[in-house]
Amino acid sequence: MNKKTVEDIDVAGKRVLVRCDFNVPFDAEGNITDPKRINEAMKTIKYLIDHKAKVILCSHLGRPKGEFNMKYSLAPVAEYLSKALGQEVKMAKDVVGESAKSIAASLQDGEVEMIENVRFHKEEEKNDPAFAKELASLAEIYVNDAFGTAHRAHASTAGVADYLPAVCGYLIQKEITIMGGALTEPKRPFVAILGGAKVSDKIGVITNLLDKVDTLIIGGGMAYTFMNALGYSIGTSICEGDKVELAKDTMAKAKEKGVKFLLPVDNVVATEYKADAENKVVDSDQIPDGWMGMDIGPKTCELFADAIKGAGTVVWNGPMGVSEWDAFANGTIAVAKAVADSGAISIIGGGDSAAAVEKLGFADKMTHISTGGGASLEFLEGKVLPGIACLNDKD
Ligand SMILES: Nc1ncnc2c1ncn2[C@@H]1O[C@H](COP(=O)(O)OP(=O)(O)O)[C@@H](O)[C@H]1O
Ligand SMILES: O=C(OP(=O)(O)O)[C@H](O)COP(=O)(O)O
Repeated sequence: MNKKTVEDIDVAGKRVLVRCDFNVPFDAEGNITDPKRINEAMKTIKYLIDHKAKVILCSHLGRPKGEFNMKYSLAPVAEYLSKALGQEVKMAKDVVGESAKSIAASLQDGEVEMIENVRFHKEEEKNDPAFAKELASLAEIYVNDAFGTAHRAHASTAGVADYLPAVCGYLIQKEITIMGGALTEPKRPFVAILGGAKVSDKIGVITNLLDKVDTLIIGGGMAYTFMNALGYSIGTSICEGDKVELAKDTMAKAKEKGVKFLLPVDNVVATEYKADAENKVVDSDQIPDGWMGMDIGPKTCELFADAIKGAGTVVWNGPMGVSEWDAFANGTIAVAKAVADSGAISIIGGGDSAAAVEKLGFADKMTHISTGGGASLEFLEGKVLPGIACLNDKD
């Protein structure tokens, strides 16, 4: 990666504004249920503390629609960080107001402030230059480490870089190096596994990866649009009618490029979209009317596992079925197991597939689980991420 990092700039004694993605999930009692994104930001924060920077952390949390709403306050994240760092993280009451400014001005070397949720101002998502300038005025250096939000061109993720020296943190560096490496110099065979609900969400990734992979595996709800394109009856399975032609074109392109293209050969079908719906296994050309595909079947699990077995690199995004429900999670479990056992460089996109891998206990066996759902998808589509493009290039 040719972007400057925290190690390329002298931070000692300087006020450093660090954009993190602290958009973490909470339970009903307000407890953080998955602190992965906070933990992944620690390396950069600790580096800055150790190198005597005055650290000003900022992030969004949820979608508060440009208004102060304490339901989306970052105070619980500051509390979590204070414990994790073993030092106080001084929580400001506002974003660019008196509280944020006076704490920033009083910071000693190695101290840490957290300003409030940047999305409490509607100017944030509009990437308003005046707001970006005001944010920038809190600090002398800008560090972006918010990979999960790097696909957003907002004031705190991109605009602020117009006013300060701008470098990336360790998390962005890690995400880009690992995912970028897989795309540009994959250890072969390179196998991509795509699942999840919709073709329309993943078609950009499919198209970009068709030029790079040796094998493309399609499972999950979106497989039924492809099966429909092959002329199979798919019962009441989810299908995007306006993407059937695109699915045909994609399969033709795969053939042209010599990419092995695998679809489910059997499926767990159910009578309705319910956790405890009556279900059975049928071949892909035998889906009865009134039944919907909810998971890949056992023959498909074997077929996919076989293709994954000898892989050098695996990129996986999207579950193989409705994996939130136990009765339809077997395909996702089988694929997670196959990826874990493959010994391949394994990269899991964020979102539901990352959640499934963590829940199933395979996280330790994967090379990399991205902290960004939307951001990792856009990166795999080959798109330029504004939160990275805005950073200073290495000399
Ligand atoms: N056969 C299916 N029918 C309906 N929904 C499905 C099916 N397979 C997977 N899904 C749904 O797809 C969703 C995940 O898709 P997506 O958001 O694209 O994944 P990711 O977040 O990993 O990118 C889950 O809610 C899952 O229940
Ligand atoms: O959680 C996030 O995205 P993700 O669910 O796609 O990983 C990021 O924090 C971005 O949030 P946003 O989609 O409200 O801009």
